[in-house]
Amino acid sequence: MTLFPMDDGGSPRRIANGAFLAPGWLALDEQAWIVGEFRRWVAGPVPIRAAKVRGHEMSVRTVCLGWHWQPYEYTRDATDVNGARVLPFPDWMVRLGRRALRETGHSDAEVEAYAPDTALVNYYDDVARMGMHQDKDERSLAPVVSLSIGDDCTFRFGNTENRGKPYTDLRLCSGDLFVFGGASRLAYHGITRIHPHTAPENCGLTTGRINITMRMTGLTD
Ligand SMILES: O=C(O)CCC(=O)C(=O)O
Ligand SMILES: [Fe+2]
Repeated sequence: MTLFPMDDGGSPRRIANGAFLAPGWLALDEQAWIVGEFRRWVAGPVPIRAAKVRGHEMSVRTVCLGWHWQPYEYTRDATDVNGARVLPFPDWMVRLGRRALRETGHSDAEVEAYAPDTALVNYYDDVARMGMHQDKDERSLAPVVSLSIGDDCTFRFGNTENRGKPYTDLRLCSGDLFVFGGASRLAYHGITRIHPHTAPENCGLTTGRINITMRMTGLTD
């Protein structure tokens, strides 16, 4: 048993009911290893792309694992890109997701029941943003586990009613873990800006930001 699992990055902070931030949760070598995997994911069979929302390309580019997300549904095949099936959801990510829940104070039952089956992997360049939205295309209300690598961003974490106030602006840095479930699972959230040139050396990325959100779709084939 690890008595002090957060030794490297400090204790997780409770941001709202069901929402937790664990700074520096991923070690630098873990971050760099994940960036290496990211380079493989973007190589296909489904290339990274900017999803189109009502005819407009998002500024963020996304590649998916397990299930492919397109506004506003999950499919196995990337029918809005090239029709290919997305890469499988890796086992190591299931384990990482469970570790994330365990280390943010979730119960053994919640940890054991957590079986993420999709990841949206976003790449933000210096000027990319993400507007306030809810993650609500999943049928399961299991927590979303979010990992950040590369440049810092300002993450706006809001309320479950609307895109406006009250919200909390947080700086997410390379290696940070953010988990939102329970009463916060359907909170609006977004990325208001990227802070260029803030990525730590040796995190694997020299420019931009990667964010991985793993989720449980609640879908079966
Ligand atoms: O980049 C982030 O930290 C958030 C990404 C996000 O909200 C999403 O992919 O739905
Ligand atoms: Fe989201």
